[in-house]
Parts: sequence; C-alpha cells; structure tokens
Amino acid sequence: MLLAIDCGNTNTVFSIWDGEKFLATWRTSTEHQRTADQYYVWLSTLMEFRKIEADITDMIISSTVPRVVFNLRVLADRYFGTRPYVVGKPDCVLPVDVRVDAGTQVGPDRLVNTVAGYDLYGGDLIVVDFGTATTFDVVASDGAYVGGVIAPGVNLSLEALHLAAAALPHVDITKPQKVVGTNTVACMQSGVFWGYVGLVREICARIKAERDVPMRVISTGGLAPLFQQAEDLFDEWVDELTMHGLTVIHEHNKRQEAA
Ligand SMILES: Nc1ncnc2c1ncn2[C@@H]1O[C@H](COP(=O)(O)OP(=O)(O)O)[C@@H](O)[C@H]1O
Ligand SMILES: CC(C)(COP(=O)(O)O)[C@@H](O)C(=O)NCCC(=O)O
Ligand SMILES: [K+]
Repeated sequence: MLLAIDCGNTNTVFSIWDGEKFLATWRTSTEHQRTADQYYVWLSTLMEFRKIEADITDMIISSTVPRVVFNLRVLADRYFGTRPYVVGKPDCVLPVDVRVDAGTQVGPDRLVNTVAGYDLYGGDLIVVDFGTATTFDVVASDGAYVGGVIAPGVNLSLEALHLAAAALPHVDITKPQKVVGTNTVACMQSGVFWGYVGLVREICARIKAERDVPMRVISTGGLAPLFQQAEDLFDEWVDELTMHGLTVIHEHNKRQEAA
C-alpha cells in the first residue's frame, strides 16, 4: 500500500491508498523539527485507533518545505523499508511536461495539482489552490504545467493586517453577511473575503483572455470550501486534489520502472 504525503507550508496531510481508494487521511501541522520517530508514533497510533492494518510498501512525498523531506525519508527507510518518491527530484518522473523559464523551481504541490487536474478533467485548466499562498496553476491542452500566479494566502492577508496595525485583532475568515461591516472584525472579513472573490475572478478572466481558449477552473486547498459559498467562481471543487495527483504520479513511476 501507498503512503502519500502532501506537505504544505501550514499543514501536512498523510493518506493511505490501497490502489483503489483512500483508507484514511490525517492532518498535522508542518514542523521541520518533527523526527521520523515522532511521525511514526503519531501515524501508528491513528492507524490502530481506526483499526487499519495497512502494509505500507511505497511512499510518495510532495513538500513545499524542503527541510521536512529529510525526516520523512528517514521515516520511509526506518519504518517501512522503502525509498520514497519525492516530487521534483530527478528520480520522480512526471507524466506531464513543465514549460517554465530555465532554472525555475516550481512548487511540487503545483506540479502535483497539474497532474491531478489533467487526469480528472483533461487539459486547458486553471487550478486554484487555497493554501498558505493562493496559487493558480495553468494546465495546457496537453497537460503541461505552463506557469501561473502566486497570491498571498487568505489567512496570511488577515494575519498581515493584524501584525501591522496595532488596533486590528486576529480574525478568522468567514463569509460576511454584508459587504459594509459595522464593526472592526466584520470590516476585515469583508475586505479579505470580497477582495479575494474579486482577485480570483480577475485573475481567471485574464488568464483565459491571455490563453484565448475556453478553460475549466478547479478549486482545492484548505479554504476552497469557503469560496465555494461565494459566487460562481469555479467549475469544480476537488477536496483532495493534491492527494489524487500523488497517486497518479506514483502509478506512473511504477509503470516506468516495470517497463
Ligand atoms: N477547514 C478549514 N477551515 C478554516 N481554515 C482552514 C481549514 N483548513 C485549512 N485552513 C487554513 O487554510 C490555510 C491553508 O491550509 P492548507 O490548505 O492546509 O495550507 P498548506 O497546503 O499551504 O499547508 C491555512 O491557513 C489553514 O489554517
Ligand atoms: C507557492 C507555494 C509557496 C505554495 O505553497 P503552499 O501554499 O501549498 O504551502 C509553493 O508552491 C512554492 O513554494 N512554490 C515555489 C515557487 C513556484 O512555484 O514558482
Ligand atoms: K497546498
């Protein structure tokens, strides 16, 4: 069985894939200090609790935080006796092209989202991932990653207001009832929520105009459900898009090795 790990700047998600379906998915905060032993205690406890007897033989990792990969490699070696595929490393082959400026290191999560989007919906896509940052990944008709947009994340924007202005509190994002806020929290939520709706709409419209082809817009990431409530911004919402992409890339590499 496959242990797929998607490590973002805020959260790390672990999923167990039996070849057809995910048996379980667990989240922990991303901390590069966490050791292989700590990961294993956490993971095995959860597996026991859910009565999952998975024989993990394979592992694949996508990490936007390079420093966590070392301990995850140790986890693979010490507890599962396997060598993980790490997206973005030369020995992990992608089933799609990456057409960007020479020397550019594209975030592995964006490459995985591209693969997942193409697998589910075919080409000519915009994948919007509401993570720590909000990323827009542009997928060409042949499935290639051809670039995109990086915007500050929703919570990052709220946190920046709080950090920079003495009178602005820490606020959690929700969809405000009205645009005109009548208290500080409502004003901040309105600025970020409706500002984001505008940002997403404008960027998608400009990408479509620039590429001059009809494109489907897919949303994913921790805060995607919030923006599903907004307006007709997206054609599809896929909860675990990155996880799906990891299984596709794993399968692709296994097939390459067998050939
Ligand atoms: N269900 C949720 N409700 C509210 N906020 C969430 C939820 N899930 C994630 N978040 C927040 O959304 C942001 C992005 O989360 P996530 O997609 O896990 O980021 P990353 O992939 O960059 O680690 C974070 O600030 C996180 O705290
Ligand atoms: C843009 C990101 C920070 C998004 O990461 P996330 O929000 O998922 O933690 C990550 O994809 C990254 O570090 N990218 C490298 C630069 C690039 O993709 O062009
Ligand atoms: K992410």
